Amino acid sequence: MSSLRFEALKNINSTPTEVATTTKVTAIFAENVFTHAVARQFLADEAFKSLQASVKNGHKIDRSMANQIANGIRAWAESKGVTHYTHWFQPLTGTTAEKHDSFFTLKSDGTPIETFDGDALIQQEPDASSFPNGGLRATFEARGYTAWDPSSPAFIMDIGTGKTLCIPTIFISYTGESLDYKAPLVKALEAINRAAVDVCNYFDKNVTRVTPTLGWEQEYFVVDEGLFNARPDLLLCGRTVFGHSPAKGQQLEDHYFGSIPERIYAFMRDFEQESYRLGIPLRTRHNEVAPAQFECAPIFEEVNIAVDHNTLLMDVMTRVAARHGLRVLLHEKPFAGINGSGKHNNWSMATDTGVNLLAPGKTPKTNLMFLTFFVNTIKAVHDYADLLRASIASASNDFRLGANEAPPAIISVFVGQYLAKVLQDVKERVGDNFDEQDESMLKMDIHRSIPELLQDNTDRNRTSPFAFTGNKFEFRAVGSTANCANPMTVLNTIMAETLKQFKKDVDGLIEKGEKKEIAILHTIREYIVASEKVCFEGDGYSEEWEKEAERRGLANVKTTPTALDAMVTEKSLKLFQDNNIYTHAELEARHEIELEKYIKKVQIESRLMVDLASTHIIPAAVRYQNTLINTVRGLKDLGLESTGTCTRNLLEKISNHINEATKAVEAMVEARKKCNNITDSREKAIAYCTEVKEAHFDNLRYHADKLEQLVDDREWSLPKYRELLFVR
Ligand SMILES: NC(=O)CC[C@H](N)C(=O)O
Repeated sequence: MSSLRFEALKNINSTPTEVATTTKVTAIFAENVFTHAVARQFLADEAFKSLQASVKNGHKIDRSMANQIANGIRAWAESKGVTHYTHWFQPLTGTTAEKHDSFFTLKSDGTPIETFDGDALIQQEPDASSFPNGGLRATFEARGYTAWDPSSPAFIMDIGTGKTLCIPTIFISYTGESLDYKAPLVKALEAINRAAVDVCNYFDKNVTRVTPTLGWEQEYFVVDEGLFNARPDLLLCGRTVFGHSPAKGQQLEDHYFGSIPERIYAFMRDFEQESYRLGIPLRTRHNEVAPAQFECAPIFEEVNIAVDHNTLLMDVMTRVAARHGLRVLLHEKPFAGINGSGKHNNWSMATDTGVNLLAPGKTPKTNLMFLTFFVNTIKAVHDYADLLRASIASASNDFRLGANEAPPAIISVFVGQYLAKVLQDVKERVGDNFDEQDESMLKMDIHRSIPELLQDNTDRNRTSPFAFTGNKFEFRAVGSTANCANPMTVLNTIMAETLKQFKKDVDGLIEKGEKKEIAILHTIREYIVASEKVCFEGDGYSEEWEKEAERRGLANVKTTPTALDAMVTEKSLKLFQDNNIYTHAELEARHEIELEKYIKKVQIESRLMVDLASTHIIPAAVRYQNTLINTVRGLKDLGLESTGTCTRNLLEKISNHINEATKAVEAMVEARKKCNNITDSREKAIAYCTEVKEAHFDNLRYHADKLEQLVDDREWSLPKYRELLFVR
């Protein structure tokens, strides 16, 4: 008898864990963050000004000030009972990394002291060789260092037993190659700032800084910890590789926006509190579509901070869940047959004059500025759709994209009916003889459409991977486990490049004697025409769209190994090099890392499937098979052979599935052996995708899941879907 599953079911404690909540969020918000106000209190004037200047301009901290700043940060941290500090960074493993050091040290004469000097604040040296580097190590110096990024404030992590001061850093090799998600992101944000300011200055000379903003939405599942631990697949892969659909799944749609189950509600309040302390401005919480699926989302922030807050939140949620005997599943598709989880990235750009560049303006002039940025975004997505696709590619997101619940792998833009009409108007009316009078009439007409658009911001298309939602674009294809930094690096870089080109094109027309606004409208028109084919207003889940997209020549790359090709095309190498984001070597290294990650993930899942099938599923089926054999024999002995037909049929079915599952296991092991002999990473990743995953995963699962339906429940050792999804 399988004990772990039944033990786990018996031990489920549905009583919510008590959470001490404060009445007002403002009372605790950012209390564990070295904010502007805290800096003012703990730093002398000179040090404070130096820190503020670095935050504002993204410059390195003045070394002479570093000691003073470090001292101030330590004094603050110690006042909160902190004894250790760490450089907190985001290597390409996909998780966050930290190595704690104590403030405590011994002077040369043995006197114990507590210290944190400027050097320790600014730079540390973790062992770069143990993090993914995609071959950069072979050609360059192996060492790497973390460098403080003052634009993201220091914070104290005090969940669990210890309290640690965390200094957000970027991670780079000694020769300057970036080894993390943050370094390129910071560069991309600088690139878009420069390009966008130049374009803004056509409309408003006062704009001196443009900061992209991000509001992410985090979807996740929650399951009981005991049940989780009894599922080796959840434990090792974050998703179930087997499991028959329960009789009730999400068909009644009774979970979405329903009342939040008490035990989960306690967990939510708890992780929200911890998030508030860390300055993560969470606003919303609700049940998502699938049973046991939920979502939370903060107020939007500057991209850099929003990215840190999202990675931090994933860590906080995981830690807090343990207090409630729960486990958070961040995987894009933990359960087959029901919805998966996304991390929709709501993106826009804000000026230092307080304008959201993707919000329709109040005057015809500001509307033209809005239209400029709006159309440039569409053009950027059109020109670099392959890179956006690559930026969200992962083994886990492959299970979600195109599964009729999340956007397909075809990248398209949804603009909504009013803006579609505006684009059509510009296209039709800006012709060769377009003069000043036409221009002012068109601007007025566009202006008149805007109030309708504002009312229309609920006109959302949830089937589009990249949808305009009234004052921002929602990049919906991003997966729930992803670090937003990668898609944000790509999006902001392609936007920077497109805006730079736009400026060149407009300036070119102005030099030829065209009036500025007419030159802008001509260029906008040209961009609308050039990128039309990427706009799609219909149902992105439908088969017709797949066909239509193919007719339009839009790519539909369904799996990661080939989606990643876009990273290293001539066009991509040039784009990232020109904008100072990645060198060729860095991009090639990243490509290699992503391929390796893919191979390893599929390999781990495949091994796990073999392990579970061989040691859990087949043995349970064989035990039950033996029981049935004895029954048939017994009936025969009693001369009741004819009444044994049904049992015999059942026996045959079970034997057949055992047989097929065993064959599938053997075939998968053989396929893996062949793949492991391939040396080229791309070829190996493709082989793992087609020869291991596509050829065997579903087939083995089919027989295993059939057995789950036939075998005596008491023999089944793995918690079933109905238990994982409904028992809490
Ligand atoms: N209601 C929703 O927005 C569902 C989104 C879906 N879970 C996704 O993966 O993107």
